[in-house]
Amino acid sequence: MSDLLVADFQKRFQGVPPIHAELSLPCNSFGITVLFGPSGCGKSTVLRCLAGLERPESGRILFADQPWLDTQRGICLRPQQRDIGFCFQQDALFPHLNVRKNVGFGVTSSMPERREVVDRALEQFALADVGDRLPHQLSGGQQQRVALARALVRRPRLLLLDEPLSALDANLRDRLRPALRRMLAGFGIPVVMVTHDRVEAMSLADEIVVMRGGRIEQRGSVDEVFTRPRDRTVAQIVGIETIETGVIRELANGIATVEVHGVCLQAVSPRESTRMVHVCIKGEDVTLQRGRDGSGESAGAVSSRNRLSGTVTAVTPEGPLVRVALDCGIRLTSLVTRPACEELALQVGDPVTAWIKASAIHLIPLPDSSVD
Ligand SMILES: Nc1ncnc2c1ncn2[C@@H]1O[C@H](COP(=O)(O)OP(=O)(O)OP(=O)(O)O)[C@@H](O)[C@H]1O
Repeated sequence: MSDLLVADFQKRFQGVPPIHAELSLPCNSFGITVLFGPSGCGKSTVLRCLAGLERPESGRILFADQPWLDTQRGICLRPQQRDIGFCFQQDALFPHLNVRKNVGFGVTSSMPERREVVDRALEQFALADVGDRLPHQLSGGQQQRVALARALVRRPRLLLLDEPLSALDANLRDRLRPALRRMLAGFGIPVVMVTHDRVEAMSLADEIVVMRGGRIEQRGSVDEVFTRPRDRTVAQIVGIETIETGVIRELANGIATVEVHGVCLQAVSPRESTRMVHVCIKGEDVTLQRGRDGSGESAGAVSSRNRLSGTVTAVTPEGPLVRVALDCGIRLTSLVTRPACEELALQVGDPVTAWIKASAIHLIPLPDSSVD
């Protein structure tokens, strides 16, 4: 018997490109697959088709060999026949039912151990102390946990989550994220989750599926997708801060010297033989030092191949990080922690040295017809 969920289907809506999903993931163990991409790319539609809330025009969904959808054979199981738990943005809690009753709502009365099951779920989601409260007496994080507990209490075989943390404020989201992964892991079932939040995708996913315009552009581990995007489109979708076009001037000992706007960078050579490349540099890989001489003793400085002198052009706080824009002959962005930024006392116009390891610069080959 297969232990995979295999989906390959197309869903059409008038006026938008067809939404085509091609997925395969283990169905008997815990793992979070994140559908990631810009608004309107089709993430929620894929989730709703998996849930059985939308009916694709063509294709198949097999869960451990059981057909949930097979348009050629006229099969399309109803949501309740698929044995899934879902938690969608619009699913509100029942306002007149307390936490215990909300959680227990999904448990059929034929389940003899009903009370026990609900008690265990309240325990697992740290809700035991608020079991008698009504939803409006709960914090946002508690409400979110009740919704999750309700989705999981019937022991579904698959959990579908649509933007599970989006209704929460940034602080609470930061605190709940690691807990969410821990709690979900305890259930040992696969999770397919939609988000357009990069931090959420990076911190929760085992596998990322990047979508755009109804199509899957790339899928892989967090590291593969966020560090080595397949092409410029994926690099843009995953929010890589610096994407420039460059020309490889030299290849030696596995290191490529790439020229970008007259500035030479050293990067690990691409596998393909090419001259033109997109040069991708993530903000967290750009280390900063005050002043232009770069003579400090920081660890980044010792092992980094690229040392660029420049000037700070903008300093923008972003939650626990600060986004520092630089002009180093090429435009760069560095993401530094708030304490690090305070220590460096960076202000617009300040001279800085930026350090980047060769291994942190990802080169995406371009067709050589674009050589000048
Ligand atoms: N019931 C529907 N009828 C017509 N068009 C729809 C319907 N549902 C979705 N669409 C369209 O299909 C496209 C994909 O929508 P979907 O909600 O799947 O995107 P999404 O990636 O989840 O977006 P968001 O992140 O904004 O929620 C959009 O262009 C949307 O307008």
